Amino acid sequence: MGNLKHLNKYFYKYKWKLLIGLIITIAARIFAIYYVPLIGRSTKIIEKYLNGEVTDISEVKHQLLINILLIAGTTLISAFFTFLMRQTFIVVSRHMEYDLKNEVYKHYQELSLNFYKKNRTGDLMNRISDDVSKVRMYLGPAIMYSVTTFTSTVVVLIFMIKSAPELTLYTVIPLPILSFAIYRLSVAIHKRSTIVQQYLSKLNTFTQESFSGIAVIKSYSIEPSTTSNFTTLSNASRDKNIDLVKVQAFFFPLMVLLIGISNIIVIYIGGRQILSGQIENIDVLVEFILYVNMLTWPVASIGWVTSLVQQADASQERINEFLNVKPDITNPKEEPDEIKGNIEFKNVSFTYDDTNITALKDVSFKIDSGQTLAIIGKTGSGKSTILELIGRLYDIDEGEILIDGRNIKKLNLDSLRKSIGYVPQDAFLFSDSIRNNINFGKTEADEKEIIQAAKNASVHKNIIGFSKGYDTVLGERGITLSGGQKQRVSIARAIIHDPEILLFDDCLSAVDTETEEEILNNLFEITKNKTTIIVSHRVSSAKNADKIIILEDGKIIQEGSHSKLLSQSGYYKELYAKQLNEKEM
Ligand SMILES: Nc1ncnc2c1ncn2[C@@H]1O[C@H](COP(=O)(O)OP(=O)(O)OP(=O)(O)O)[C@@H](O)[C@H]1O
Repeated sequence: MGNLKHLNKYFYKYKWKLLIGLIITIAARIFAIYYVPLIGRSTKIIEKYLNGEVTDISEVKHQLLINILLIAGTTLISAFFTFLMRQTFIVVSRHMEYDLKNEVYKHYQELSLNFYKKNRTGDLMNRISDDVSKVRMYLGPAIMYSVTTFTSTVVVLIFMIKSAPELTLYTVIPLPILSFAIYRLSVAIHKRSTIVQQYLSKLNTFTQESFSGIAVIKSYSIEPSTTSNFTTLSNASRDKNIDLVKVQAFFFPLMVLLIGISNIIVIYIGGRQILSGQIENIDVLVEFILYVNMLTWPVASIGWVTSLVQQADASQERINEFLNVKPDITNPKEEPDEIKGNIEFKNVSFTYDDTNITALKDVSFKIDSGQTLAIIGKTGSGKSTILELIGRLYDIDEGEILIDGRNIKKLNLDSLRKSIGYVPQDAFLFSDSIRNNINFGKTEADEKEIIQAAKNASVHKNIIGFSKGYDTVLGERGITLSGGQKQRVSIARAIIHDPEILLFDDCLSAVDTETEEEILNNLFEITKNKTTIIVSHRVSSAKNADKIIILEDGKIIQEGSHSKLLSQSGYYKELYAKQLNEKEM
């Protein structure tokens, strides 16, 4: 149960509301029980009339009417308090669920990329949705039913003992058995419903993937085999659902059986006690049958609540596991730093944790603010890694990365990242309007700035070609941009906030050479007093850079200006010749 301790802070936060809930629950339970002695009293009046102890029928009617009114009144008050009870406990649990979700989400955001590499997105999503929902069952229903059970049991037992102590003892004997049986049943139901959930998410993933990849499925004409895979999965899911229903079907019969046993005990033992004169009147039996029925649900809920708490504990353990992960990359200081953009790598080596691949080996270079560096090299040679290290998406193992002469680990992380405009290799756009995708980099940007950024990225003409222009929605519900358009929207997003450092990771690969030329010309103006690094496979993107470095297998094998590199034999010269040939063909 230790894992749930994490939630105590939320109980503390909502302590006054919970206290009010507690008082309301006690009131609701006390009013709920009052109808039992009133029914007992009514039975007694009728019994007396039948015995001839009371002969005036109008007096009997009058007494019965008063009892009926009292029963209606107390039941209404109890119903009102029960309504308030749910309003307090369940509403508070929803607030706590919201707080916990925000806490988990905020923590996820602080964690570094390494964490996301090690854990699957589906798992992250499950913990923030399914697991938090299970924890809410502890925060809300479990707490509410515990309080109800406790107050109901205490109140009912007081009334029972007051009226017939020995009979009380016999009557409550089956109740712990009921509680235990419901607990075992709830555990079995939970196990099976977890399996049902797993199958459901398998089915969801399968259908989602097949609809997303419908073009591939159709072009390979594999609809029959996908349908048969779906049927197999769907049959398995149906069988698991039937397994669950079988166990669930025991729930109410079990409750009815145990209530029945308690009622039989009341009638048998109570009846004998009446005959032996131990109990004076029949109204006690009537009251006891009602008490037993009132106790059944609270007692059954002990078992149910125990299983809820166990599930919540297991879920909270999974949530805590991630909440306890410390971000590898943290902000070293609060005060912001001014960043000019001089970048220096000093003997930098870097190995990715998860793959153990040493992506950079003893890399050193320097680039001053306002200059452009181009990085060229074969695929997998470490080009993207250099850009990721500048943004501190990973921290290095050996060497030093300096910005304006200061180690980047000592710079304010927020200032560092805000000073960078990064265009990743796979342009990622959100399912939102084009406008919001561009001003993502500067939320307060006005229309003019957005259009200017789009013009500089040579995508403005494409955007105004769409019927909704900048309001065109992208993604699943909207339009799909071509690879080149995506890259250019992503460039507009990076340049709009006018950063000191611009990092372009092979982001012109999907545009034709003419558009590449146009963008490079525009960028030439924008990047005049900025530090720019362009990663590319094309000499055309690199030739105007102040400096070019050639990477191979994580090492710099050549460096210099375009003309210098062309004057020596090596990778760059060969690449140039090859690409020149391709252009001429
Ligand atoms: N996030 C990662 N986790 C583990 N290994 C990685 C990761 N990113 C890259 N690598 C590995 O590091 C090496 C360098 O990759 P990097 O992406 O820097 O190369 P690149 O030169 O940019 O390649 P490309 O031109 O194909 O984009 C590769 O062997 C790659 O498999």
